[in-house]
Amino acid sequence: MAALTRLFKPQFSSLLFHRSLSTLSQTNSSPPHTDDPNDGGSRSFQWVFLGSPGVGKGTYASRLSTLLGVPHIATGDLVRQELPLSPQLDEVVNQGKLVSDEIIFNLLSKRLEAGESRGESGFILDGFPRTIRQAVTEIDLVVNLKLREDVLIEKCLGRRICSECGKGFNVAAIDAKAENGLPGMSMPPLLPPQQCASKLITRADDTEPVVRERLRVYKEKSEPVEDYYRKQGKLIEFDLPGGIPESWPKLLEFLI
Ligand SMILES: Nc1ncnc2c1ncn2[C@@H]1O[C@H](COP(=O)(O)OP(=O)(O)O)[C@@H](O)[C@H]1O
Repeated sequence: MAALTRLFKPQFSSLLFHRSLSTLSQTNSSPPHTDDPNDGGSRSFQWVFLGSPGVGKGTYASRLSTLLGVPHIATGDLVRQELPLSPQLDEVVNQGKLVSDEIIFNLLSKRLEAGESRGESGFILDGFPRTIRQAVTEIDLVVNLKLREDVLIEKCLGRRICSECGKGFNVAAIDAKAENGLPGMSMPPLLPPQQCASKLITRADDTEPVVRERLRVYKEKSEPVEDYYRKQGKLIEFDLPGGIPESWPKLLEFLI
């Protein structure tokens, strides 16, 4: 699937225009749009990674952002930075619910504006938009990552983060048998180096009941976003075949 090539066809080139999201919170309608390359906007990739909790959006979005030279912006990270400041937000997140659209618009606008002032253009968004109301920004391409649900749950429960360097690891050794038409799948753990091993923490929302609630909320609020982009012909779906060593080259081949 030549998604990168598709980006440069005329119908996509008009979308490669970077704008600030400062007006996001006011709108539920079509975003401002221009075909004029001299309007002050710079052209770059504006991609979104969608997919259920635990699918690996962050991992693949981050790798791709390095390749494409655009920032990887995860709204989950923006929200987590706020948690120590807001017990109410902490409660919402730790119940597996979504934060209000207004708060998300606000956090994302600030992040994009800060990036713009540093000369950033384009982005790979991870975890946004997650509701139809959030789907207001101009997007070139939406990559929808997919993985069977039992594996998603195991992956979430195995996630660990080094409290010092911030790197993510996974202690789950996944060996899901083929069943009910689903392919078998194995993923070795992604273990931390020695210097991180004693500093691992688990996200407070990575407990089984909360992960199940996040999956339920994803189906209710975010699957309609998949449909929204599918109807616009911007959604491409990728079934992850396994862990990172197996999936990353295949995803790249698929995209390029
Ligand atoms: N776009 C968003 N809209 C609403 N809430 C969000 C959004 N992005 C992140 N959040 C909040 O932050 C939490 C963590 O998000 P994220 O790190 O993307 O986790 P996940 O592993 O569930 O994809 C979500 O469960 C939700 O409470």
